[in-house]
This record gives sequence, structure tokens and C-alpha cells, in this order.
Amino acid sequence: MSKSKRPETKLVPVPSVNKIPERDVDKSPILECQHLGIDFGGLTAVNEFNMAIGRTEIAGLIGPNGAGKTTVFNLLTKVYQPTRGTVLLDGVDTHNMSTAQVNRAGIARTFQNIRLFDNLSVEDNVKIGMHNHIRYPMWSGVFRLPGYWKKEKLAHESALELLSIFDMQDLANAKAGSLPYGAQRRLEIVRALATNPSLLLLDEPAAGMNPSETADLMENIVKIRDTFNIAILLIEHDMSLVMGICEGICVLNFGQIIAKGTPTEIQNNPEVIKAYLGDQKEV
Ligand SMILES: Nc1ncnc2c1ncn2[C@@H]1O[C@H](COP(=O)(O)OP(=O)(O)OP(=O)(O)O)[C@@H](O)[C@H]1O
Repeated sequence: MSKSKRPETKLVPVPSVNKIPERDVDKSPILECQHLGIDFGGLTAVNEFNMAIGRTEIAGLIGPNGAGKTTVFNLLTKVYQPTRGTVLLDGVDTHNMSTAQVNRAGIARTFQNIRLFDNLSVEDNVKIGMHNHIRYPMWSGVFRLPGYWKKEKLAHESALELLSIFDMQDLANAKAGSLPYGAQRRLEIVRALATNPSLLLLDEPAAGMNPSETADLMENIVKIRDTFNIAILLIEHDMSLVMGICEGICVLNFGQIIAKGTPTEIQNNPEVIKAYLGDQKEV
């Protein structure tokens, strides 16, 4: 999707219908960002980004277009190395880790633009996510030794189990590229989960979904958190989703955090309202 076609966030009342009941969230931080920042030439895209996410928290990162949200994801996943500041994952400094290393350390992500292997099966796309933790020696695969088949069976069973989160197990043999758009976005989440993360980053998971798909997605994000006991940080322009399932929300504007709080606090924060509304009179 091109930048110009990206959706814009509109503030909406905190929905009551789909609101997930409060639950005990493990607030001990799995992720801590301290004074994180990055400059691109003369442009400071993110600055003084300080945020902690509890290990079973669902958190939201919102802000107007160009605020720096995806850049934060790129910093967390080491697509970019920060110009300044620190990212601690479960207390470990990720400084100088590569994208692959930080993924093995426990951060997985999905992308704004779907990045699946279209010509591979749904199941194979999920298995690709497992390569970090299901391994066998090369010769075991070449000569199809018993160890290979054991690992293959395990990978097959795990893939189907993960796909069943979204009720997609019957699509295991379909080509990923043949799936409808919403199913492809769900498959991306399953593939990210297959890497066994402690922190899952979702970049606009509801983009392009219809309201009923979005409502299902909300339930499933909560189910994923509850089943795997992991933290989830999501960027989303659909405020019904953000306000419905996030326990904590961080608002970025021009690369700076302008507010942090619960959905209700964020909705009533004058700075947030100003950032979204600008000179407009109505939401
Ligand atoms: N590699 C890069 N080189 C130069 N500038 C960049 C780079 N990546 C991001 N930027 C700039 O950083 C700023 C933040 O961009 P970013 O994509 O993070 O915003 P965003 O909040 O994710 O926006 P959107 O909601 O539209 O996706 C923008 O001004 C963007 O042009």
C-alpha cells in the first residue's frame, strides 16, 4: 500500500461492546526503551522514546501519519540501529544485535505490507517461522534420516496447531498467495508466532479488514496473548481495535511521545485530540 493511501487515525469513543474485561496483566517489563532515537540525515524521526511493556500486556502505539511508529518497530527489530538510546529485551541490551538475533532473542513482527511466500503453502509459510527452534543436521535432511522425519512431524503438528488459532488448519495445503486478503494477514501473524516470541509486534493488523474481520481479530489477539502469555505491541489506525483491547497506549507525534495511558486517558488527553484534529472542528 502506498504512503498516500495509508489510512488516517480517527479518534472514536472507547467501544463498550467489544471491550475485553480487565484482567491481571504481568507488568514486569519484557521490553524497555530508554531514550531511543534515530536521525535520518537532518530529520529526527524518533527522539526520547521511553516505553516499557509488561510481559503479558497488549499495548498500542498510535499517532498521525508519519509520526514515527513504524520507525520504532524498525528500531526494535534492528532493521535500523538507533542513533541513540537503548532497547532492553527481558533486561538484555539488544545493542548491535542483528534482525535475526533479535528475532531469536524473542521479538517477532508482522509488516504493514503483507510479506508472505506466495508460492509456498500456508503450512510451509508457518514452518519457515519455526526454523529458529526446530533444527536438524543437514545430512539428516539430505538422507531423510529418522531424526529428520521426527522433526518434520513435530513441525507439521505445531504448524496445524498454530493455524487453528485462526481456524485456518484446513487451509494448510493452499498456496499462501491464493488466500483472501484478511486470511493472508492472519497467516502473517501465525508465522510470526511460529518463531516463539516473547514480544509480538503487529504493524496495522486490521488494515484492509472489514468490521466483522476486525472484531474477530480483536478476539484473536487477546486469545493469542492469553494462550501464549506473551506481550503484544500493535500499531493500528482502527481505534475501535486499539481502544478495545490495549491496556496501555503510547501516542507519538513528530517522533516524540506526547501521551501515555489507558484508552480512556488517551481519549481525553487534550494534546492527543489536538494532534489528531489539528484545526478541524469535528472528529
Ligand atoms: N529510511 C528512512 N530514511 C529517511 N526517512 C525515513 C526513513 N524511514 C522513515 N523515515 C521518515 O521518518 C518519519 C516517520 O516515518 P514512519 O514511517 O515511522 O511513520 P509512521 O508513524 O509509521 O507513519 P504511517 O502511519 O503513515 O505509517 C517520516 O517522516 C518518514 O519519512
